[in-house]
Amino acid sequence: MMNKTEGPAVRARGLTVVRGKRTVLDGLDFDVPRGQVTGLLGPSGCGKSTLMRAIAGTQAQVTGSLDVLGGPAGSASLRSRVGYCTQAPSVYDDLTVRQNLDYFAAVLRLRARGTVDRVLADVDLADHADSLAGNLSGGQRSRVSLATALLGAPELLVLDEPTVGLDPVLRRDLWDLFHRLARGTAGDGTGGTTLLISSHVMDEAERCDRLLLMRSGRVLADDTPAALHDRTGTGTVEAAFLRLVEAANDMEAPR
Ligand SMILES: Nc1ncnc2c1ncn2[C@@H]1O[C@H](COP(=O)(O)OP(=O)(O)OP(=O)(O)O)[C@@H](O)[C@H]1O
Repeated sequence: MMNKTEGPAVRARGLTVVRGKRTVLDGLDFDVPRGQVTGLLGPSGCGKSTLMRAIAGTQAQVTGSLDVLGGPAGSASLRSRVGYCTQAPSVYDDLTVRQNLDYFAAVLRLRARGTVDRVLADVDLADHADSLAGNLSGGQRSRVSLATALLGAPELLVLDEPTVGLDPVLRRDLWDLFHRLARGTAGDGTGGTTLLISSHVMDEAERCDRLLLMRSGRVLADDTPAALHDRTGTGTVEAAFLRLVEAANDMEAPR
């Protein structure tokens, strides 16, 4: 029997992923605590999307252990409990925003009307409900994609770069929504959601409760923003990250 409410939302031990001939994730150990916003940051190609795919259960060649909400990643029973948004928005261009959401709600066997209205309001798209998805801006399309992930009120939301291409006001509004979801004051209001959000915009890191900083398929740091500032004697996550990279390079340099 899966433990539904205790323990971390995600627990990785020795998590390794090989893609082609490359070891893309190399023996990762970390926990993602429940009910918080955890940021996954690191340079392009460091393995963020691969890690998110592994957690969502869509990545092949995963070894080590990876538990999600108390059960092995990818188990059938997790399908409705984990919401996953990929970098490329998955929306049907020839349907309206509402029709897209009605369709995904039907797939999830949800009672559509109230749920669809709730997620439309959450992502601030109520005014565009009847627009064809194909006529939306890139930022609006990614918010439709986010809305589909919110439909089932998942306990864990895995969002791959959800704020790319958004203007500063929308980015701020989305981060406010993420924190309301974590506090349990948005969504269906039934409790705090755990969010794992990737970004390579370092100023977004300051908005997270916790950070997983990655580099070359490894976890460089797993801490709160404040603890990272303290530990590295820096005032921003960006400066902390650079300090940690320098320290890692020094350790790896041939003597
Ligand atoms: N199909 C594949 N076969 C082999 N290697 C791959 C494949 N897909 C991705 N990779 C490699 O895996 C590594 C991690 O890719 P991943 O997409 O997880 O990085 P990322 O941190 O999400 O990057 P970005 O921020 O640019 O999206 C990269 O070095 C990439 O070249």
